[in-house]
Amino acid sequence: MPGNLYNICSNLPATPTRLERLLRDRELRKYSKCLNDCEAELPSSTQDCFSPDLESSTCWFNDEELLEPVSASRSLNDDGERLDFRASKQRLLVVANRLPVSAVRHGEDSWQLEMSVGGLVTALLGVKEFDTRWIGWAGVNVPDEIGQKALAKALDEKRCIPVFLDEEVVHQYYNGYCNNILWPLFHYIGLPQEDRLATTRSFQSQFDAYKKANQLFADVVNEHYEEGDVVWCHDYHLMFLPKCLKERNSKMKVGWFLHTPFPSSEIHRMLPSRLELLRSVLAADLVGFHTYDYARHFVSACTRILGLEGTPEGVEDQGKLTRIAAFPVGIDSERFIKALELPEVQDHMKVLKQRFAGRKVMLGVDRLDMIKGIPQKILAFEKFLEENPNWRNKVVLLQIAVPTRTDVPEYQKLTSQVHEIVGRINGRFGSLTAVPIHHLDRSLDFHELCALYAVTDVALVTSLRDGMNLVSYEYVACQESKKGVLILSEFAGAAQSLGAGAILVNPWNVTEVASSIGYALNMPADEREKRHHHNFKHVISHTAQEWAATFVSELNVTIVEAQLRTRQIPPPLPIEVAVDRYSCSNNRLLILGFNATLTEPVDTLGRKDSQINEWEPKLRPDLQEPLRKLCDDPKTTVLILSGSARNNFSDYNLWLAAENGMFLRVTTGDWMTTMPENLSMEWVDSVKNVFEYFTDRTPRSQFEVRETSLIWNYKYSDVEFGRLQARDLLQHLWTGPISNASLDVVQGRRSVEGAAIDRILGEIVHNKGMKEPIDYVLCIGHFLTKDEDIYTFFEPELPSEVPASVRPQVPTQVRTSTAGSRAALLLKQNSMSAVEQNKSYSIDGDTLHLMVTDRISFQEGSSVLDLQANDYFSCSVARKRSNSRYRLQSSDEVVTLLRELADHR
Ligand SMILES: O=P(O)(O)OC[C@H]1O[C@H](O[C@H]2O[C@H](CO)[C@@H](O)[C@H](O)[C@H]2O)[C@H](O)[C@@H](O)[C@@H]1O
Ligand SMILES: O=c1ccn([C@@H]2O[C@H](COP(=O)(O)OP(=O)(O)O)[C@@H](O)[C@H]2O)c(=O)[nH]1
Repeated sequence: MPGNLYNICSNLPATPTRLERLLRDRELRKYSKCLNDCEAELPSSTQDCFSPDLESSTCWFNDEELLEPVSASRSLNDDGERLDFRASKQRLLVVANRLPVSAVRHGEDSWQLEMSVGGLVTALLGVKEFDTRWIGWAGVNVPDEIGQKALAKALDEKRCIPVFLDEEVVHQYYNGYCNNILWPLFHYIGLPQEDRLATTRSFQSQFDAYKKANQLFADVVNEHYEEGDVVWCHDYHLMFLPKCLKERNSKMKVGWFLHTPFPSSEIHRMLPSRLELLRSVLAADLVGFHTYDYARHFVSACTRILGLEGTPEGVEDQGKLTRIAAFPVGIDSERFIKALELPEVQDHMKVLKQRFAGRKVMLGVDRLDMIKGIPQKILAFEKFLEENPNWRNKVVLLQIAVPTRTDVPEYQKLTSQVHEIVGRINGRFGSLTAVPIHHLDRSLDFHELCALYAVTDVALVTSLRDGMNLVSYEYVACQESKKGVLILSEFAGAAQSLGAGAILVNPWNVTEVASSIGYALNMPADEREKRHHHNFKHVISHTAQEWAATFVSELNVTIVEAQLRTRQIPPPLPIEVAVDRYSCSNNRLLILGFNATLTEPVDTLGRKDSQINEWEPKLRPDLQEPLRKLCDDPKTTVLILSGSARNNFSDYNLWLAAENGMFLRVTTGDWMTTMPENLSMEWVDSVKNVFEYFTDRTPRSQFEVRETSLIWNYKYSDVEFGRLQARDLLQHLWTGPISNASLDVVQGRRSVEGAAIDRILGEIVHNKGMKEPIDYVLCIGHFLTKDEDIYTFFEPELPSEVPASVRPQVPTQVRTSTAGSRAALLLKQNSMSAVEQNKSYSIDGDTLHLMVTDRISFQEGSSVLDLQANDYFSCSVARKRSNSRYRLQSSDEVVTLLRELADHR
């Protein structure tokens, strides 16, 4: 029999969990590293026969400036199993705005490549385990074809592929949208005023350029993509890229990683393009951040701004799960540690030691960016000198301020501001022979930088916000002999990993930073040793290699899981078969959901959901005729399940069930309740009181009293607050007012129909005076997962290995005889069954529905259902995952189906 229940079940015992897969992957990685390390010690002839491809693998960069990719290979098959992990490396396309080299033109077809500066480049250069190609912008405008060809060729030797962006796009996309809008916003600086932007550089035109640039990146990726490649998109420049890539090829493995903080959803919601950016990032399979806080903010933005469900796994939208997790970046620590032995570095160290002999040296290394808190750092240093005159000639601050994004006016202003402060302090505390601050407006080469890291006594990182801050890692890596002190801003991502060994400061608190400087300079050797040791251990174990391997491994596992989930996608409904069986049967029951099944599709994007909406869904006009024909067919009973269909069917001869199946009517008749009359309603007053209390205290929530139920609706309230209040409310009710009452608590976006199908069926059979058992059931709808019990209600017996959790919840008063593949329902009529209490609930919707649960039951012996397996068709509409046997894509297909049925009486 078709149906995904069976597939799920057969997979259950054998399918490893995500964690099991990841742990296995990690072990394989360790094993592979171990093999590599052993190989390094073997004679080269042995290596050749052991692993021929390692020798021939293309160098990414040489060890002088850049790095070599040498490692064992890794790849996964469709089930996430490791294939021969030594045979071929997994291809990785790294897509980032900036290439690791920036190009400088020397002639029509001659280019010089220089190392780019920034943490993203440092981190990604440490990634060596994959067969990597880097796609990005070379930081230069190349309008002519000759220049482009020559540059592409030069870059190809470094395994880099250029994306050519013209000057105008760079202005609007990079200087404008990326660095003047997203960058300050993500670092809590806020947005620029629109009227300060020229009209040609409005939010909208910059956003358009941003999308255009992202599309250009996507074009290059598509050109170079090979099946099975992992495509890893980086940073806020490319938030649109996952969507562009997936639209073209939904099978592409796409990950996206943000190197900056992701701010609180309160900040993100200021962005005019907030919805589009979130949606396109969610197109990726895996989304990564440096810290758990950033990941949490992102999930919260998706919940609050897009109204999506955030789960511990990630964010779910219409059955599509985007996995969200934290992957703290690291550095290639070995590269720094080894560099300290190089003669060039030793020479630099000697010079520096001589130059600053007799003084303690403090170090700052930052791009000259407002997020780095350089003015705050210098002002704190000034305060320290002010308050500690004895240190004035004994300490010097070396500040390396690498020029960056120099075309953006805010950065130009910052340069002048910093120069002014440095000049003032040097004038104030300097002498004829020495100044307290050495400020350099330029970058250093790798060897100079390593020497500086190694000889200085204190590193001062005062970022106002910083995604991670790799300078702090590099400093720790180079301090094994000196055990210098790291003063680190608590607003840098690195504070989460190096916080225990560093002195953490709030850079806005100049007094605190000044006193931390004093503490660091006076710190006894044993405390320095302990603090350093703690951080050093972290830096050498949490490397860039490990970061990338973990991300890619998790991406591979995410894809495998998505594939397993897609096996839960039911097959399309075989309309011909459904129609054929229909025409052969004598007493048919058609159960139809209303919303998104018989109505036009609703646009659910964004916040419309959180606003009061008077819009009443209407029956599709093209369904009127077929539905009327079906209703008028004496061999067919039509039942529509809906809370919102009241006004739609007054002149159709059908059954309408509303309010959780509590109310039912033939559309031409009055509402009847499926509840017995003599129910106890004593609980209502005390519960009303509780509901009123919570309504007062939950803005935008509403409370409604119905005949046999009370409804508290918080769908227009703040999502998270509403859920918390609902949890509190329920806890209070269970322990007090309803502890002894016979009630169902139902939580959901709409009234739940599934739970009441037995009652409804009984009522219809009785009311219609049905003589023949029902021998055909078609049940279609766009139901929430928790309401899908209705599909399984009619299923013939499931195999015994099916766990209880996926078995249909058959109500106790309904007896099913399940010989073979035939299901029969025997209902007792008009005798009261024992009162049941049903108190399970889950917080996953936005209404709380309290209702009485005494159930009607029917006379023993009247058989109302005689259903063969192949005369039952459960079918979800517009759902990617479902427990139904079949699916229809949209209500358009419902129209086709009902028309066909109507033509076959
Ligand atoms: O490419 P630029 O515009 O010149 O800027 C340089 C990079 O700055 C940012 O670096 C971030 O990434 C680091 C590594 O993950 C992280 O430690 C740091 O906190 C971030 O600021 C930016 O995110 C990169 O895209 C730039 O390339
Ligand atoms: O003269 C310099 C100064 C810094 N850096 C590098 O720039 C990176 C800065 O990364 P970080 O994560 O600290 O901040 P970002 O600049 O990416 O915001 C570090 O790897 C430094 O080694 C460099 O290559 N040359």
